[in-house]
Amino acid sequence: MRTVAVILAGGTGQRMGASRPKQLIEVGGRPILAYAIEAFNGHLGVDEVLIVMAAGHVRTAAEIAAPFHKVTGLMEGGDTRTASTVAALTALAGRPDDTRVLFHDAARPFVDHGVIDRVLAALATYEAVAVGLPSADTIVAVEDGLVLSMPPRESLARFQTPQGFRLGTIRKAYELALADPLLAATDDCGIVHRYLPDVPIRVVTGSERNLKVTHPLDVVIAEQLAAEPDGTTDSPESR
Ligand SMILES: Nc1ccn([C@@H]2O[C@H](COP(=O)(O)OP(=O)(O)OP(=O)(O)O)[C@@H](O)[C@H]2O)c(=O)n1
Ligand SMILES: C[C@](O)(CO)[C@H](O)COP(=O)(O)O
Repeated sequence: MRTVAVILAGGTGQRMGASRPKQLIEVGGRPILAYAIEAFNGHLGVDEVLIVMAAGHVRTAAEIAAPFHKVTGLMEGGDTRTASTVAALTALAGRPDDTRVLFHDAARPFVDHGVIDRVLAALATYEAVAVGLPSADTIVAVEDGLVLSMPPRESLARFQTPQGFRLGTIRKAYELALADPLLAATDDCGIVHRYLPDVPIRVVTGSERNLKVTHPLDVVIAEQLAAEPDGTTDSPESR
């Protein structure tokens, strides 16, 4: 059974407001995209890495990916994260249903091998796996500037990536999703949850370092994190 990591780098970073997509911004002297590729390329449980890149930047991504031997595909993404996932699924057409596929945000450069290990371990039992952390803030649902509901904080998690799936499951979920004119999702687990509600989604523990670089302040934090040794890439499974 092969494991394919898909690095989703098809976004343009509107909230960052930089002159180029945020995954091309350098922290610690290297583009953010290089960190995510390196994390999966260096994990013994990952066989292949595919990169989905923003239109107009595919050649730059190819240069960044060149040193990484597990990269077997590089394709242009779509207008939404969902469309970029679909581009990767199209590239994986014909692969066996039991292939394990991990979708990771290129904008999360500091994913570590411990997180990847936990996702892969859970995929031995579950067909869909998410990465989550508890929220330090109280999270509320708001409508028209008024609090609509306040779910107990203990029941909430902040999702990160990678999100892992059996290929047959995520393919089926997307088939159903693409037939829905109201399709709207912010991640791949959301697609499984909505279109295959009987499939349990296992949540494993993420990492505070695995932040998503989204706003300019996050680049400052990422510079700091890039300067610190993470000490987490030597889990038994990755040696
Ligand atoms: N059309 C898209 C949009 C997003 N992504 C990827 O999905 C991840 C999470 O998305 P986000 O943080 O929202 O990135 P952007 O879409 O680039 O940012 P923004 O929403 O601020 O424009 C990123 O690695 C991004 O490159 C993608 O592959 N294709
Ligand atoms: C997938 C994700 O990173 C989980 O937190 C998040 O949903 C991506 O959302 P975005 O709006 O594309 O940043």
